[in-house]
Amino acid sequence: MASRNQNRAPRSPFTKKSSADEVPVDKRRRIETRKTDAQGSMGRPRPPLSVRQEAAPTSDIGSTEGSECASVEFTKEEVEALLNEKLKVKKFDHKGKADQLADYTKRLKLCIKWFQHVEEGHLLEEEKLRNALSSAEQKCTDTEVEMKNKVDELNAVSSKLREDIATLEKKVAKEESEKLDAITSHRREKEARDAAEKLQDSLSVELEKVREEKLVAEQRVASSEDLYNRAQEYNKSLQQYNSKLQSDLETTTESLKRVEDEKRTVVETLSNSRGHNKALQDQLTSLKASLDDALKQKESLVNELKCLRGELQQVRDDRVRHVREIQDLKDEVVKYKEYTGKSCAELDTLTRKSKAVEERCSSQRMQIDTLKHELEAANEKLKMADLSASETRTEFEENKRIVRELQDRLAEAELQILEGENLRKKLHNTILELKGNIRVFCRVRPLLPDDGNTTEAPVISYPTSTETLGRGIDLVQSGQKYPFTFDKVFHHETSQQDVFVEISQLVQSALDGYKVCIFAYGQTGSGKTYTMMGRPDAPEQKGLIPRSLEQIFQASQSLQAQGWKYRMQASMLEIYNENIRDLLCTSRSSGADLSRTENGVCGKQYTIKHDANGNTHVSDLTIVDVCSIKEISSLLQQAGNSRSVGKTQMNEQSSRSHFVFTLRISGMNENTEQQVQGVLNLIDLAGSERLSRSGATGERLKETQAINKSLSSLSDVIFSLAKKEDHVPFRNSKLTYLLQPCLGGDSKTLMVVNISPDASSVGESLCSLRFAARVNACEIGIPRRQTTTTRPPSDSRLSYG
Ligand SMILES: Nc1ncnc2c1ncn2[C@@H]1O[C@H](COP(=O)(O)OP(=O)(O)OP(=O)(O)O)[C@@H](O)[C@H]1O
Repeated sequence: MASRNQNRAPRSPFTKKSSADEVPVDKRRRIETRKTDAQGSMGRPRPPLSVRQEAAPTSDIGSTEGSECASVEFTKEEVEALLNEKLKVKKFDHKGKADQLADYTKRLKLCIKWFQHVEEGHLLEEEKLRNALSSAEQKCTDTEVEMKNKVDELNAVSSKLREDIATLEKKVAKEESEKLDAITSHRREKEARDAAEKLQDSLSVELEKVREEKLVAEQRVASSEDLYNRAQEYNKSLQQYNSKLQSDLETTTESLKRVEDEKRTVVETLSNSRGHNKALQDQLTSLKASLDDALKQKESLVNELKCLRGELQQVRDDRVRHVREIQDLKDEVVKYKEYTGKSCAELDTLTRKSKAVEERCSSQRMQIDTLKHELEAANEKLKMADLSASETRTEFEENKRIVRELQDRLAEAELQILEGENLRKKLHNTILELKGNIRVFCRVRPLLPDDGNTTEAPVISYPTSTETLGRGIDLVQSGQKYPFTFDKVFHHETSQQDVFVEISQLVQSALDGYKVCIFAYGQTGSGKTYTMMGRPDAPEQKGLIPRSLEQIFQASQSLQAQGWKYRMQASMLEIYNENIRDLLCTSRSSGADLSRTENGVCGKQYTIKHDANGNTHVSDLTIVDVCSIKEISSLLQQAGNSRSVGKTQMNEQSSRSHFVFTLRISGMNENTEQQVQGVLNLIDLAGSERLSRSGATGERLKETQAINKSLSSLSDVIFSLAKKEDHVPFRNSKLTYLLQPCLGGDSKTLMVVNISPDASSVGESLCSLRFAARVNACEIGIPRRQTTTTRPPSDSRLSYG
């Protein structure tokens, strides 16, 4: 900007208000004079003065010089009149001449002081503007950083909360499933318990029955045992009776034997007595009586014996009967025993069964107890789960509320971010507009081994004054120094990254929805292709095109968080001798396709059209949707191959043609439905060459003429746009017509003028710098609010060297 201010006409403080009132403020004018040769000592374009003097009497000027310089003003005409003033004195009137000269000198001094004063004001104002600009930039960066931090913070909080919600939801789901499991197990347990209770009841009934049966069986066993005991006792008593009877029988038999012995003795005695009968008659009678008695006794004894025998027989019968009875009883006992054994076995089984049943019952009781415990525990758990579920539910509700609140805050923050983003866009755009919608950078490449004699004095130097530091470049041709000032000057050691840093803001503008054109201009071999494409094999030597595209993709990805979705479409073409060539056309396969025709190559028309929305359409041009830098790299490779095919087959066409890379960016914000349509044009212009130097004839001459025509057409277009002329000569060249919607208005244009530092190219370098200075003098589309009092007055006219 300062470069432009430097070239602007100083403006009288008195004319500020009136000019600001009268003139439409957006109509910026620039004055540039290139009276380089004519105004000798300055050796650089000198701006014409546009001054108006307030009615201060000439005679008073000398006396009130110091104080008046601030109030006295000069118009351009007055200054010119002052400069052109001739002394009107008689030939030998030296005094008069001296007076007039003194007066003239005073007025000149006054004019110079006024000029210096105005310039100081301008410098102060420039300083202020710079400060304001840097503070605005600082503010903008701070806001950006703050917004970024806020976004990061909120993103972190929201992701954490999302995670919390997810874990809580999982917890709730888990607890609910646990609760359901507990309910089902509880139900199952209840059913099992009911079944067990039923089984227990039936078993109790059965047990009761079995007990009764057992009792009956026990009673029967007892009675059987009693019977058996009694039978045994009876048997014993029978046996005792039997043995008694036997002993009786034995004693009876013994007594019978004794009786028989006695009888024998008696018989013997009788026989003895018979003899003795007589004598014994008496004795006999007595004996007879005793015999009778004995007989009677014998008879009673026989009777007794008979009775005893009958009794014995009876006893014997009784015994047999008893034996039989015993046998029966024994059988019965055996039977009973069998029966009792059976009953015992049955009883045992029943007891075992009952024991087993009892065991089962007890185990089931235990099971029931455990189940009861479990049920209680499950109930407890259920209660706890219910409690924790309700707690979780409340927690969940609370979290939901917090999430809602956070979402609201997030939405608010997003809105703020969006507003911040819009503000950033506005500020960014304002900064760029303040810097100028058309800017020119100059880049000097290092000396190359092919550049020839390097011992000569350098033709390029960089002024070190604070005003032009980093922005000025001096070129020496035939001892004559030509100073130029641009928005930025990159010396031969500047890296690709340093250059990119300066243009990256423009790339951001393309994403923000502006149309951006970045040109590399310069003579053949001055480093245009190096600047735009760089060396693909060395990452640090990547040019502006790959770096810009990387930035676009990175920025578009980071803007996704704010709801932005981008669609990128790339096309690459070449304009050679006013013919368009599609570099992404895959159908071009043979050399015949490359032949230059009136209407282009590949037999296609490539007609350029512009629609009402300010979009350019080139019929039949290949447009590729791109999503990543990788895709772009392969397209660039493809285009590079197409260009090198053209180069070998068409007389180094690639350095004699304009290379235009176009990236159309369509952005849409899902949250706000905001839409942006940006275009980024990255152009490697054909190498400029002076006709006189080219020494070309025929095809080469035609090429050079076509290049010069399109390049001068480009600067003409920029000038016409700057002057807001009705007729802008877009159609004068295919390049300008192609870029029509991207030039002027809100669009941003940056020209990098590449300079070769070798002495043999100094003429071309001077041409390039003059061309660039011509473009640099233009400024398009600054909005009204940005006008400052340092703008040229409405009636100033642009003039170009
Ligand atoms: N800044 C630089 N640093 C190092 N080497 C450079 C630089 N600029 C240019 N060169 C080298 O200078 C040579 C010419 O550069 P380049 O091909 O980019 O010129 P050009 O202007 O594109 O030429 P043409 O118009 O013929 O296409 C190349 O070898 C390139 O590598």
